[in-house]
Amino acid sequence: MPGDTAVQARPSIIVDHVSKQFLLRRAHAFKEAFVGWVRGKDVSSEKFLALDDVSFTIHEGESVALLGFNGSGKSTMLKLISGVMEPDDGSVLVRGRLAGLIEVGAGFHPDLTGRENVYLNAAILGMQKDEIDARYDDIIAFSEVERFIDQEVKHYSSGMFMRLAFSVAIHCELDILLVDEVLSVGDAPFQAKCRAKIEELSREGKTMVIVSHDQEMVRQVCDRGIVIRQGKQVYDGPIEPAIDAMMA
Ligand SMILES: Nc1ncnc2c1ncn2[C@@H]1O[C@H](COP(=O)(O)OP(=O)(O)OP(=O)(O)O)[C@@H](O)[C@H]1O
Repeated sequence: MPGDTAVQARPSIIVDHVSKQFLLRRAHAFKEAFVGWVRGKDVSSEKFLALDDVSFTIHEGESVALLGFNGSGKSTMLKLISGVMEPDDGSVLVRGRLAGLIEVGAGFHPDLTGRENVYLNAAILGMQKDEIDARYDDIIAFSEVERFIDQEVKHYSSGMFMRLAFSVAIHCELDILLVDEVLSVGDAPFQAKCRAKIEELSREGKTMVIVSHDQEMVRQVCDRGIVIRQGKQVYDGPIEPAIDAMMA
C-alpha cells in the first residue's frame, strides 16, 4: 500500500483517470497531402496518447518519484499537476500552495533583471512585497548569482536560471514542490545543495513529486514511486520495487 504513513493524511494531489494526447506533425510530400485533402483525410498530423488513464492520490507529506524511461510521460504529468497544461480526460485536483520547477527558465521574463524576476516569481507564488523584501538576501545568497542579479535574465545560463528559480521556490511558503530534471543543469556542488534542501523540505512534511533519472537521489528523498511506461501507469508502491519495476 503506497504511502502507509500517510493514510491518515489529507490528499494533496488527486489525479483521476487522466489522459493527455498530443498531435504529432508529419511531413508529407505535396502530392500525398493533396490526395489526402481531396479524400477528406487529415494527413498532416496524427494523435499520440502521452498519458493513458492515469490515476493516483498523493497525501500531505509524501515524497513521490515519477519514474520511467525517456518519453514515458513524466514531465507531462508534472505539467498537468502544476496546471500549466489541462488533461483531455479526467481531472487533477491540488490542495495547497504549489511551486513547480519543471522547465528551465519557465516563469521568468527574459527582459527583466534577475532581481525583478525574483519579485515576479515570488509574487506568483503568493508572497507579499514585504515578505519578499525580508527574504530577498537569503534568496540571492542561496542562488549564488548575486554578481549577475541586475542583469537581464535573457543573458543567464540554464544553471543560473535554475539556481534562481529553485532559490525563490524554497524560500516561499509552499505546501507542494514539483521538481523535474531541471536540477541536472546545476553543477555538482549546487546539485548537492539542492538535494540537501529537498531532503530538509521532505523532513518538514512538504509534499514532493520528483522526476529524476538519478536513482540515488530518488532513493534518498522518495518513499514511493509511480512508474509510467508509454503513458500508462504500470506500478505504484514503495520506492525500491518501483525502481525494479521501471528497469524490468
Ligand atoms: N507539447 C507537446 N507536443 C507534442 N508532443 C509532446 C509535447 N509534450 C510532450 N510530448 C510528447 O509526449 C511524450 C511524453 O513526453 P514527456 O516529456 O512527458 O516524457 P518524459 O517521461 O518526461 O521524458 P524524459 O525522461 O525524456 O524527460 C513524448 O513522446 C513527447 O514527445
